[in-house]
Amino acid sequence: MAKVAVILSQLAGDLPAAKESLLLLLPLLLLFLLPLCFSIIRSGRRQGTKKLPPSPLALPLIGHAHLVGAHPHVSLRRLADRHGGEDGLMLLRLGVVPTLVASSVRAAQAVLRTHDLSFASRPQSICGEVLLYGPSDIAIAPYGERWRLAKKLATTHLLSVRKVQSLRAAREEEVALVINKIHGAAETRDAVDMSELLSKFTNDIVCRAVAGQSFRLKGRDRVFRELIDEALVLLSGFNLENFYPGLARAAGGLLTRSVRRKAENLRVQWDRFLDKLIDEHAMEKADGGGSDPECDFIHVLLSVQEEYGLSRDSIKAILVNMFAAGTDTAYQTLEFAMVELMMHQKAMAKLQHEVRSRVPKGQNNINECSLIGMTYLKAVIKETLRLHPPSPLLLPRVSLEDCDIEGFQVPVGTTVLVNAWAIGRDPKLWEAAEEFVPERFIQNEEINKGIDFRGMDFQFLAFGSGRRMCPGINFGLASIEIMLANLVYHFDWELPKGVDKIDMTEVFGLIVSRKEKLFLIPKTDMAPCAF
Ligand code: HEM
Repeated sequence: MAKVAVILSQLAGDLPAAKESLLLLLPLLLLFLLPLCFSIIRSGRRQGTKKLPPSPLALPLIGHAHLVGAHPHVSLRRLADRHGGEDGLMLLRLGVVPTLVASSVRAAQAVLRTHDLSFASRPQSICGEVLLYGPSDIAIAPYGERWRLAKKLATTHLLSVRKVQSLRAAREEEVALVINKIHGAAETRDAVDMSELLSKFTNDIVCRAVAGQSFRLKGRDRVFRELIDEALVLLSGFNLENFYPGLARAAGGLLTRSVRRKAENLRVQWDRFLDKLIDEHAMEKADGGGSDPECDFIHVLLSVQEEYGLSRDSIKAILVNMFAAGTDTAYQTLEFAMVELMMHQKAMAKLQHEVRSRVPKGQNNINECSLIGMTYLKAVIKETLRLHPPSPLLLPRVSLEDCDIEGFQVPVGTTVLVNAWAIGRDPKLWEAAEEFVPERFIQNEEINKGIDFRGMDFQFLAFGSGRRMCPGINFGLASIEIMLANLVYHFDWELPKGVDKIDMTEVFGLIVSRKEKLFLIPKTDMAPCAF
């Protein structure tokens, strides 16, 4: 019993309130879980001789949840190496939830291509239901017509190549602001908080595209940052409610009351924020402003609201998605790229040489035209995404029907995780798999088109693949490329005095981040930007 209490407290993660209520509720929890366990054993027997994917030994009640730890992508790779089959499939039970883990190219292809439709939905949770209005968003909405429509709207009116190109001036302006701020720090030889600068930059780009304004201008950026952070923590998935979804219904939701309350409180704050934004846009439209409905994404959504039968809640859900999915993915990629370049000074020098040699004399910044042909820049970004995919397990999927994968039975309702991080570092697929070697993506001085992250190569899945693949690739890459090119063009970089190593400890979540902020000292003899 004491051991179970310790394990359950680990499941509650770092949240002290969750730990407290868990330990208090332990006896009640056991009362509800025992019948559940018997029903799982009974259903196991009913499945009789059907072959399930291999599993490690499970504990009663807990299943394999205690094996997941603080860095699930890392521990799942270790487990798959030891207990998974040759085809890279492993079945775990996280609490009471059957969870299929795909850790090889073959397994990923089976899930994301061959059986894409069977796995096209997402597991549901209280936090998702509350924070994403149903959910009626794109990223965690169940598969169906509403999801298809929302994704089509975002893809067509915000994330298409044409739309992304039209945001070029906004990106160049935001880059200039960041670069000029760093020039200020370079004069005084101060260390720059790169984490803050880069996360604000990617956030400002998304806000300008979605809401037509940077939240910095109205002083809303801090509140907004906090809202995103809190939402990502609640939605991150590896928590008690996701391991025991039946608890959400048991005893009138008594055991999950605390997490529901947290999500509801946060949603009130999101509501306040989003309602204000939407009202401002509606007023602008009524006053005859915003006459071009394509001028930002909120105007687009308002202009098609009736035609597509979009409720205000659906609009809010889509907006939360864009803000949350678009900000930290690009920011973390930029930060990890700078970290890897700092740790690999030869790669930094090579990138600086490429970037600096391609800019015509007299031009004191890199604009988007200058990026064409910057092969090494693109290779650095690809290599960063291979080693540090921001969502290392993609977003979880759930099976909509019983299916047969590589000769194994996968029952309906099974959660599916694809360990893109493990596949990207598999020594059977990549030479010097753990090393940062951008050159691996270059062939005959051109970017190697053979291995790409656009969903066709299952050894490189930073953006996922199939129906639920990321629609924001072009949007994200455009911000990353222009920012990284300018950072290394304008400055030479040093670690702050007394720091000789960069701490790579990660914090797991929907988007993995580095635990420590990145501080760097910029040096330059160039003039500030003038876009
Ligand atoms: C470096 C940048 C980015 C990376 C690495 C990334 C990665 C991912 C991944 C791994 C998924 C899950 C795919 C799957 O389950 O197969 C995803 C989904 C998604 N991403 Fe991104 N993303 C990035 C940028 C963006 C941006 C800029 C946006 C929008 C502004 C965005 C919006 C979405 C949405 C809406 C989904 C859900 C798609 C669905 O469920 O149908 N992402 N992204």
